[in-house]
Amino acid sequence: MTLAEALLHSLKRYGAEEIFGIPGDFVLPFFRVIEQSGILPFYTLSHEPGIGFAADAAARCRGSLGVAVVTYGAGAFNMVNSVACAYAEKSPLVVISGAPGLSENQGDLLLHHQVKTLGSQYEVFKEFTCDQLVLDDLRSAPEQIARVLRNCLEQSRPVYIEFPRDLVDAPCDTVPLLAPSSADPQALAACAEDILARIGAAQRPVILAGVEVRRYGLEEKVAELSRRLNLPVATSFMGRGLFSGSDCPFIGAYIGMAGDAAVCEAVEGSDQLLMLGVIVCDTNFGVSARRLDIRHTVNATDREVQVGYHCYRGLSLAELVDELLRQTQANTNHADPVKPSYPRGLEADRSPIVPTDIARAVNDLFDRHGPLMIASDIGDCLFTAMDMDNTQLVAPGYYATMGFGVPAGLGLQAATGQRPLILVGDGAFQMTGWELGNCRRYGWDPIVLLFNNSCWGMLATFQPESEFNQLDDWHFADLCGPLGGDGVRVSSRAELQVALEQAVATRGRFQLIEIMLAEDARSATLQQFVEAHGRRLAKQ
Ligand SMILES: Cc1ncc(Cc2csc(CCOP(=O)(O)OP(=O)(O)O)c2C)c(N)n1
Repeated sequence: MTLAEALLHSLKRYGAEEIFGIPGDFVLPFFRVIEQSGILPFYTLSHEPGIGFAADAAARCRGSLGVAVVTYGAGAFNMVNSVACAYAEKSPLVVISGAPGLSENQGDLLLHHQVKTLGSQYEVFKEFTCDQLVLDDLRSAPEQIARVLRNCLEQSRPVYIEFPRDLVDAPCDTVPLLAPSSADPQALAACAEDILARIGAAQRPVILAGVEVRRYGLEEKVAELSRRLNLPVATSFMGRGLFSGSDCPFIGAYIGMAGDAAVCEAVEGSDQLLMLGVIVCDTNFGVSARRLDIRHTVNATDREVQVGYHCYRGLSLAELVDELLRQTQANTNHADPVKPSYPRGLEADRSPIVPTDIARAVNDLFDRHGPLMIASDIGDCLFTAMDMDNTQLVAPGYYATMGFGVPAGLGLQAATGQRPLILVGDGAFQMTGWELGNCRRYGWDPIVLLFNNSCWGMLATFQPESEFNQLDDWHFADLCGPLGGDGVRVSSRAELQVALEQAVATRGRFQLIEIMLAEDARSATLQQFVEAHGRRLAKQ
């Protein structure tokens, strides 16, 4: 077996199911093996940021490895932002970059794509990957690849593999499948006992579930735990979309004072908050009315469990949840607290469209035709998604980079074969929306809701006096035909409803609905976010 084949087989054994990439001369030999071996299906897009976002979304929705393959220098550096997003949001992304051959880095000539030194790229990627490897030693390559892929999965963070192009066809042994790391069983048992004792003594315990619950495929187990302990479950802003198919006492997404008051009270008023896989960041807690009280908080993330002032290290979230289930009994009479309700019943008249109308129209559509997975960019489209039914959702809610939505939606369809709904603002669409031009080649047919307010609306909300936030009207719908899709511009609620039905009825071509938003229209959540943000600033 060659080194390239060993690497591809190991990616598949560790859970990867496809590759996204853009070739270049330093990675052409590896791409040849990818294409000819057929070990994993692979998809090319038009710009490396989209490659990273698509592979990240595939990883998130499947809870396993996403793979992005790029060329050295211009390709890899072009993808820095999307790898940083995957690191910040704990997505198990494998970045593979072609590189100059070992025989090429002896000369006295600078190589094209070289920046400072030939090792500069490796040094840069160390900053936002949890493990790295240069494939320059055939003897140790199998063990090193196994180590890096296991770290990618267990830490749920990106890893970086640099592949010298003259070693692609070198002979290599099979990469071993390493057993998962395991926690100290006594520490694990003590930690679970500590947590259960605190929950048993509490009056208002609640579970707050975050992204790691999805990354490690723990939704059903956490749902079972909530039933056994009779605990209400909220998700963090970033955890939105969790438990969409679960039977558990789910009460909604917690976004502090910007969200549902009952959920806010349940989380902030809890005398024992059990946080599972939550990133403690400003977008999850930025507009909290009250600060978390560490004495009454359990925080299990990043293979550590903070129980009040106790800290247990080396415990994965999966091991902790399993141990909590081992120490509890099934409970058939768990209460079903009031499930969150989402706006429905769009008045399909000639009124101009505000974001909440879009949420209503989508929820009505889901009632008629079934739910769709959602890939959302940042901006008010993501805040609007908070009012959509709790379906599976991928979005950069913490790292908050624009450009994620469209490529991520393509990654979802490549990874699952299911048609996604993509939410994107006009500003973010200008960045990566053109990746839709790749749908025809692969038969992808997402439904794209483009929130067109002809401005960088989020920025205009916080700094309305700045003219630079105003954008030109690009007439995006008119540009869809040559790209292989159908586009329609809508300005009234009635037109929106018709366009959605038409989009659902049309398969095999992407469907873009350019929604011309009413002047200064904002989602209810963004409005509350702005007001809550103002109240917090006033308190400081
Ligand atoms: C890659 C990157 N560059 C700049 C920025 C900074 C920013 C955050 S929000 C925003 C405006 C988004 O406009 P859009 O029309 O997409 O959506 P909406 O606000 O609802 O009108 C910008 C420029 C970020 N976050 N990422």
